[in-house]
Amino acid sequence: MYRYRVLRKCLPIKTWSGPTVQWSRPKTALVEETAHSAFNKEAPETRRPFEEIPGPKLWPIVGCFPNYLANDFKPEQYHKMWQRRFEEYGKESKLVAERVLHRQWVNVYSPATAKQVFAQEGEYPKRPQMSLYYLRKEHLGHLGVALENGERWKKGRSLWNRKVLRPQSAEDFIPRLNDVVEDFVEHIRQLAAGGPREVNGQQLMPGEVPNLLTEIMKSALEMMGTIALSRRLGGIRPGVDLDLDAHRFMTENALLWPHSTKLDMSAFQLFRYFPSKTYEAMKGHWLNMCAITAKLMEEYNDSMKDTLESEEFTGDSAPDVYSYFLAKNTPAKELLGHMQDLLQVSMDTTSNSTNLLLYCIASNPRVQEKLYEEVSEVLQGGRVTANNLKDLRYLKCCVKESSRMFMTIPGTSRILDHDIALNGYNVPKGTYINLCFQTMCRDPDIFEEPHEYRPERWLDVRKAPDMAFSHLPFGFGPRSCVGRRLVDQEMYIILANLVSKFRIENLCDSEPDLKWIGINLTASEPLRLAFHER
Ligand code: HEM
Repeated sequence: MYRYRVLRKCLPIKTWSGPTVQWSRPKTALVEETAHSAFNKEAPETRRPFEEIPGPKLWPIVGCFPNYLANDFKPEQYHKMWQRRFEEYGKESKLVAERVLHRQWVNVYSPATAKQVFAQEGEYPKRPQMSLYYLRKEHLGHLGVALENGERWKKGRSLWNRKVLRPQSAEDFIPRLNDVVEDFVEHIRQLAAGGPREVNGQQLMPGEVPNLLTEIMKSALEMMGTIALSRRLGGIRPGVDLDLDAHRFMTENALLWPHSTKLDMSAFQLFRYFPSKTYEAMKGHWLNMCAITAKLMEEYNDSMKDTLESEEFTGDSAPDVYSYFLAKNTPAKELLGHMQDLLQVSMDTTSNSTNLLLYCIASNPRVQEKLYEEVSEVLQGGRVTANNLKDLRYLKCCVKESSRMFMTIPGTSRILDHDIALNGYNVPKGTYINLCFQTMCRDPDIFEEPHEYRPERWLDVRKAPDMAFSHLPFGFGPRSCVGRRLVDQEMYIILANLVSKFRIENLCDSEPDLKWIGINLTASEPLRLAFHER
């Protein structure tokens, strides 16, 4: 069992020598049925051709690239392009088609059409790759759950499902999350203390917390540290500085994403064929993150040596995700990838979603008071538990509504291995299908007064199935977000604790503008919130 000391030596391996996995979709009953009857009603010859789907003008070879140039496209504004395309071409058809060189894609803007896509994705759903794919392929062999496909994806995914997604596994982590959040509340109290003041050249209002997103990020990393490695990484514990490795991990991560965004959004994706400066820069940061993750794993191995080597140690007794994966004999480099994903993904996504959630609460005092009443009544000054979470109905609606207003991952994509009929048009196999949930979430045909933060709209979703299928912040189906239960729990516990201790005040002048960095959207300007003791 204890054989991972060599981990760091494995890292500089240059070439991927593992088997090449071809993705293939087995014919399941659902796929058979949906592909040929329920949704693909139109026989292939009666479908309208893909070229007739509305969209920007396509030029020979370069496709709609000139349109992006004319619109002064910026990679960090990609999500706004989805909205713009909808307004210009997609209001009627709910579909917009585009092409650059050999890559063609279609944007989907209706919940019914999104449902058709999911119903036909089969047992091994596939989504387009991002630039990190090439790094992982070169250095780790295994691409991790988010990027791997076929049987290898399924094997890794079932490990995550059992230790991270299963309701009981997620609930087991609640006490640890409470520990972290209580420290976080104390941390916020200290940062918010004092009247108007200047911190690092920034003029702060009473109760205002400087660099709030960074502080939330530290707490997200701290939460994942306890879940993944049973380890506190510091930074939000009174008197305990952020662990040096965790600090470096955060820094490298912040430096990596702008490069990957640039590569992922580049029209011609030349980095796939020729090394570029941007690719090399991304690689440097990513390798540093690998080295830090490997060090954290080795430290775990050293401190838990006796437990890991004992005969009694099994997956069932594993206290955290890392030891569970070890118990399941996960190969070293694959395990390294999984650990890095856990720490990196959770830090970015959870913190940005929490940041925007707090903005929604702060800017809606009526909601905040109603929430405070519910939390006080249900918790009675105690901790959040799996049991009392069931009664925090309004709190859950608040979290849901904030992800509707500000979906930090604005949609997801699929590539099907067969032609599909969407809204009467033929979409050939291999076309990238973008499911634009963020645009649907602000569509007045689906959501009444979509620009208003109204958690009540979620109190009875059975009345509005279209709403439910437009709001999929974690995607859908076997490839949906595997961390979704953990994230929800984290956000519920943070919100319940903060609202019961503080009245949160919004100091921003306007609704936040969002930009795309790496794997999610983040507020373009720091959100200014003040925390006043209740
Ligand atoms: C607010 C936070 C988060 C949001 C909004 C989010 C959203 C998403 C979305 C939209 C997808 C794609 C789903 C699809 O294609 O159907 C996804 C996939 C994934 N997420 Fe999350 N996520 C969050 C946090 C996390 C966390 C904390 C973890 C780790 C514990 C995580 C791990 C993953 C993984 C591994 C995948 C790939 C799953 C697969 O391909 O099988 N996510 N997430």
